[in-house]
Amino acid sequence: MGMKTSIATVSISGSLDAKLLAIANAGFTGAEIFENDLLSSHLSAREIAGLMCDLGLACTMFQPFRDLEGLPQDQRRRAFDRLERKFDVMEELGTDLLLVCSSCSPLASGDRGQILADLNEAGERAAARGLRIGYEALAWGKHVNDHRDAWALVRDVDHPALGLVLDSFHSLSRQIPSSSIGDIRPEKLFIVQVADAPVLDMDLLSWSRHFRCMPGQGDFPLDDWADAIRRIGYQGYWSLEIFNDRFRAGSASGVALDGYRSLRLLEGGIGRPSNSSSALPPRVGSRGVEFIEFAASHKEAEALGAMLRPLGFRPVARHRNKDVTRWNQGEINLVINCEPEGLAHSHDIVHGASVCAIGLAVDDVGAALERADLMRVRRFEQAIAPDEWPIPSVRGIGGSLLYFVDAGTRDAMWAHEFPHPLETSEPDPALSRVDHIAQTMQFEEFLSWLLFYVGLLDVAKTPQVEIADPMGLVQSQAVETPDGSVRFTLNGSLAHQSLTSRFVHNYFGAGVQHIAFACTDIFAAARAAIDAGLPRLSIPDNYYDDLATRWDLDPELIERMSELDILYDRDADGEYFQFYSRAFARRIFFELVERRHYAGYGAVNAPIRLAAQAAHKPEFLD
Ligand SMILES: O=C(O)c1ccc(O)c(O)c1
Ligand SMILES: [Mg+2]
Repeated sequence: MGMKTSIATVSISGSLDAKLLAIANAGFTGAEIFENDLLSSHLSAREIAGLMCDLGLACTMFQPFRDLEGLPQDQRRRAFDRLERKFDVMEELGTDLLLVCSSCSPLASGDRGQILADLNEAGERAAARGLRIGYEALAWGKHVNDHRDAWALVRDVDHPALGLVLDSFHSLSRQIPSSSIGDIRPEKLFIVQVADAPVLDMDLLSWSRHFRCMPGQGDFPLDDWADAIRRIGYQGYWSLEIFNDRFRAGSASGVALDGYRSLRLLEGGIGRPSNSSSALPPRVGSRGVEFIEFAASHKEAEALGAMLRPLGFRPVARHRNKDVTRWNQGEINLVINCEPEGLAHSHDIVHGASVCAIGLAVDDVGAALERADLMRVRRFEQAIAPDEWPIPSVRGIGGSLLYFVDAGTRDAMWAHEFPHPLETSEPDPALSRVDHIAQTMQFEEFLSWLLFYVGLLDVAKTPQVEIADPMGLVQSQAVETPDGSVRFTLNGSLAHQSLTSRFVHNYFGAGVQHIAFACTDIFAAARAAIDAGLPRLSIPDNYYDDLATRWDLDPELIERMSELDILYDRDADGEYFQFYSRAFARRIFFELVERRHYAGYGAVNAPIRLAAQAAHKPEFLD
């Protein structure tokens, strides 16, 4: 495989031996040993080297060494003594590369002559022991804080044992143009460290120490940065270095797997269908949501049906062998699975009636599975009868499944799998398609599922928003295909009493909290649903009074929205109308949306909706 992968032990939680095991299991071939992990380990450096050897991991670097260059005489002598002691450790660890960060010492001089002399001295000493030094410009370094300056120093020292370390965080947090990487000679680029980060307006040190994340999870232009590095002919390790409190609180194996996925994503291009220079299977292009499958007992299925009917759905057919019913309207297929065995049943037992699977229509099922394998997304296989249509699937959020349905043969699939007709669907459906699926999860897993989607599917993420719930804050972000045919919104909250957290708690895990259906006349659709007995979410009059002050809207339109409890938003391009049902089984609810060239999800209305749901709390959730 192309890119050589490594990760710094600081990125992972747990003890050093547990970290290394997780790193090796995730598929990395190298790891940087972070000094603090060594200091806090009961293993000697030699034992660590032995463990890494057993695990098939190369020790790619030992780091960091701080405050070497530019010091006054006394401190300088001590710094070089310390350097020799660290060389001893490196020999035992079995690595020849030491990362030296640019100095942050208040005593450090910016005198270029002295810095050159000190770096040369470090190169000499390293060479004498058969070792190498990689010099990294910390974004907050006292005098050297730009990789262009660090490179100029390394170039001018011109010592074979002294090279450069590039770290995407330090360069991209300062918006240093990646074109400047073109000046670096590849044999002097000793290692490349990779991190993404959300764009935040804060001091560089705190940003770096707490908010780094995996490539694909943040906002940095990493594709251009990585391209510039590839273009100079760099052949060495790409090593993740992710300082993040959330990851350190997470599971070692989960974070390591995410790290591996993120490097494979970077290798093929984060924001591109596929990197022309890589032969990796590209991210899966999907055409739309082909079906949403609910697991339910018969009693729950009846209650669910009682909610789907007013929305205009009809049970159109039964499965050829199984206790499974297909409900339909427009392009929307909802499958209700009441089988007494299998994954759907287990799902129902754990979570209660809920979404256990989502089927995506894709052009090439085989390529989709190859991409899943590349991302180490687990396939799911369940025995099917010989006469059943095989639909491959992988594991998604909260143990649910993501099916890949061949877009070319989907009509044949439905006809084959559901040959027993029930009712006919409405000739003039009010709802046309699935607009988005909202999934709720623990805050700690949010970034992981974000990476799951952007790594597996050809989707882009929208900017992250924070939404005020009456009982806390909710973090929300969407991933969507370029044509908007598939949209997932992800929600996570740290506040224990927020509806989001209560959902995760009551549901025993992450899952689908609401489904939004698109329609072209929301007033007619909402009216029909209400008339047919759909319990709706009631929106306060104050909301509509405020609407009148915010936008230049026809009072008669506001009156109609108020009457039907329809919410409104507007962006630069268009308008958005939303209507909510009450929750089914105190768990999942439905939304109708009408988009008029509007791109978002009505984030301004989310606090109103959440407050309205919280008002129903005794019924909505325990
Ligand atoms: O935050 C730091 O101190 C630190 C240390 C070592 C690194 O490689 C780095 O990028 C940052
Ligand atoms: Mg670094």
